[in-house]
Amino acid sequence: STGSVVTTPQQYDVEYLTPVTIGTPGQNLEIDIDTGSSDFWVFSSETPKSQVNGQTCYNPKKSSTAKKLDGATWEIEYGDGSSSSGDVYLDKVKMGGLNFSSQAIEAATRVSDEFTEDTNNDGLMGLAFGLINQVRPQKQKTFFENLQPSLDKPLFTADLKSGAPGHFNFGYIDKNAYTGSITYTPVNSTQGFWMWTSPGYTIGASGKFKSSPIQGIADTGTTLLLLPSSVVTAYYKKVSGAGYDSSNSGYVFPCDATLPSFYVSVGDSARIKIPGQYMSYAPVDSQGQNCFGGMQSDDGIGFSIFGDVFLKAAFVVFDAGKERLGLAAK
Ligand SMILES: CN(C)c1ccc(C(=O)NN)cc1
Repeated sequence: STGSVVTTPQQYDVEYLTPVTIGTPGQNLEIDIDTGSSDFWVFSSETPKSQVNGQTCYNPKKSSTAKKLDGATWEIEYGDGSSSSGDVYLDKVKMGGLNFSSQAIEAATRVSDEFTEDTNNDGLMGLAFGLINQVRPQKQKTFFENLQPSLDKPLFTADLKSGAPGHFNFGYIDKNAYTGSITYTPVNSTQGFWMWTSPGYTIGASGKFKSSPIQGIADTGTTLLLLPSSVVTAYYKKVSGAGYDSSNSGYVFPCDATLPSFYVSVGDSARIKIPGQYMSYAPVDSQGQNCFGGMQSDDGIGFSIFGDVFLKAAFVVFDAGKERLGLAAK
């Protein structure tokens, strides 16, 4: 089997939302597909009303195919400090023409304010490795892991776009979705992430390559590109008026500044170009005078995060069969 589903950016490409149908009759939710985590959790009829602010809630009591996974609970905390927790049902899930009849659906009984305030986001579908699924006493498989044996190829691809809908495809590689060739690089999944190491980077079209290994995760659920502070400092040195703004906890610069492109090396001889425009995330003031950088420090995380600012510049193959990541220009 193969599948393909559209994914639509929210304002400033802060996140990408994807339609998913759960239960019988189908309940349609807009889900944040997240390659940086491994839990499929949703706002639900069990989420306190005070924590629901416009989201669509999955109601297992209205699904004839829902079965409670007795005794199972979950709780998760994300890198930005947001969190959620709840209990678990097994139910049918349809996405992009693909179906799985007994997917673990983690129903939220609590969500943190960051999720309550994210009004269009009805839940997250983790597509990292099941090793880090947070359901206890027995961890559950991701939607992709459940489908993998039935897919034509044991892989999925992400084609996120800047300010336009893109696609997640499952089981096949769309040759029309990228230019040139795909460069593959090994993934180390021992921490449960799509973790890989870039050999280095280049700042600007006429910059010199810097040989400096960067170990990080391919994470569709993180908005920005989070890199070692040495790289971040070097980049913003090339942006006039840029500086670290403690009130916004990151590098900020005048929105009319010229931003250099940033090249992330892949394998022995390839690189992904992030256009300068992608390196400006959003205004920090209502006048739109100063803008928050799309590249920020990975301090405190323990690894870098190749988030949407990077991923939307590439066609990305998440190849579980060969534990590798494929990257191509587009
Ligand atoms: C609050 N929201 C919508 C989040 C969504 C995703 C994440 C995340 O770290 N994914 N890898 C954190 C927070």
